[in-house]
Amino acid sequence: MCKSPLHDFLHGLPKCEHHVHLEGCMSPELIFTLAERNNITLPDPATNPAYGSIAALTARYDHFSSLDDFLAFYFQGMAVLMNEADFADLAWWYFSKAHADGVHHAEVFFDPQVHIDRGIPYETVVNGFSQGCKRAESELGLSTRLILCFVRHLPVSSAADVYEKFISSGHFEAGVVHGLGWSSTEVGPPKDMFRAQYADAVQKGIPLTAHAGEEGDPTYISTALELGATRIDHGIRLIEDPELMKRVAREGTLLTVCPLSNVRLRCVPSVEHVPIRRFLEAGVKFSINSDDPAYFGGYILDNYCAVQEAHKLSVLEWRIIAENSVQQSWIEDSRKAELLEKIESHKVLDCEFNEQVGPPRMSRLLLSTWSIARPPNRHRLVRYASYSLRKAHIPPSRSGATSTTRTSALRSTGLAVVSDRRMSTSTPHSGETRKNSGAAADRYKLVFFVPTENAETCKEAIFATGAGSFPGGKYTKCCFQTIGTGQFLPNDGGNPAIGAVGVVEKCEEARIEVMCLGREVMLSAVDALVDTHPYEEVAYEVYRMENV
Ligand SMILES: Nc1ncnc2[nH]cnc12
Ligand SMILES: [Zn+2]
Repeated sequence: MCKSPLHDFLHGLPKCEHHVHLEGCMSPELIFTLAERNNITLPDPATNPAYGSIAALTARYDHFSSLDDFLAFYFQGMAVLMNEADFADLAWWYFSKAHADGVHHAEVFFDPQVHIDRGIPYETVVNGFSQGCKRAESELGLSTRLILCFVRHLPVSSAADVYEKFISSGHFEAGVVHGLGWSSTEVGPPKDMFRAQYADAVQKGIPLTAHAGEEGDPTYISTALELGATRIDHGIRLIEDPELMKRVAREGTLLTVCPLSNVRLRCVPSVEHVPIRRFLEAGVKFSINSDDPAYFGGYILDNYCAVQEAHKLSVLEWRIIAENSVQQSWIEDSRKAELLEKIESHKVLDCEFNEQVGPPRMSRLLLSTWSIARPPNRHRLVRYASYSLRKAHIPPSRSGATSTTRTSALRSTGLAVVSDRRMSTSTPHSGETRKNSGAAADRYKLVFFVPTENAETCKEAIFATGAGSFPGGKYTKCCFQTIGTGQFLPNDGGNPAIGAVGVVEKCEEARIEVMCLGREVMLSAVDALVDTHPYEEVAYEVYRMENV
């Protein structure tokens, strides 16, 4: 157990795992047990002393020198799996452990080519793993997804064969195997070696991911994206290409980051060097995962804890990571809604912790990362409420607060005004919204969306009202800006500045966030925004902030 005061919170936080190789869950104990049960001869300890005992093998895992050094052990370890039951038991073992770590949804990789190569039929592998998935769904309430991985150390023809088996089995349509990935040796084989298979899979609507940017430079990531991957496994070297990083943030591509793996495989010297903060600040979505937990010294909760100890994230940052993990999972919307609800009801107050997060860090997070998840407004409001509660320093003795206590505490935060004039003309920019915004408070956050070409005009008009200035005037014209895609459908009676009635319009917009000190400044800033904004209906939101 880690020493972080957030340990219990992290344990209970509903998690999704997107990057675990089922064959990477084979502990040394299991390798030795199955080798004996299935009459498999392990390497001779005379030539490879690591196989002298369980302890020797475990100790060897502390000294991987590279991805390929690890892969040799990983492929050897999986060679003791022979029967459907072996595969089913292995999957069940992983899901039980993941469940105990607070995982509610797991997307798991498997490497059929490697098993086929040693004479195990494709069906044996899939049937076994899929039995484990079904059992986890019925006995543990997990949702699961099996992802078939092509491996880069075998010839493309081997991937083509397994792809053919996968397609002809109907496993995708039947929901047995849900997507494809690629893994194994990164640097060396052609970056685009699965071009043909990925092109065909794109046509068929099969979700695609790819291991890239683990040891390899960012061009491995851009190649995977070019071939149709909508998710990147690892991806930590993305930070070496700022333009690509912007694209990944803009497109909402999920990185499935595996911190303990990165350290064990010497991709980074320590978890502090996994670019968690860089990703948060750039608005890059990521989930935290275990990769090959039996080889890398920890399952998913160990990875969450290692990140916490190294990066000291706030509760809000963790909630956002958890929400992004749900949003980017390959599951139906109804399951996403269930999982988001679970995250929402995992209340900070239910955990005894005492970690303080200062306002500058909070603002940075809200400004850079909040917009990624974009849950429905209701989620958004509750999230701010949790934060306000925390900032109210409610002592641990109130951790068992009744729901009434909580509700009134929430109410006392006098939360946000949310108005979206582009979407709903029933919340006009005038008296009503303003009057209803509660008792006076002196800091507000104005968030608005504007076509990028009009952003500077709106900003200047807003700054002229005093918004974006800190007390004393040492800092003025402060704001934060992210670029995204706005969308709207002008209907009859609409007079759109861009686009035409009856046609869905998508355009590049900036989301701009400005702090307003004082209610009058906020109201003037809203007036200035509406006056200078090109749209007939302006999308903006105003949040009252806690003064801390
Ligand atoms: N970390 C990793 N990178 C690439 N391929 C893998 N297969 C299993 N673990 C892997
Ligand atoms: Zn992996």
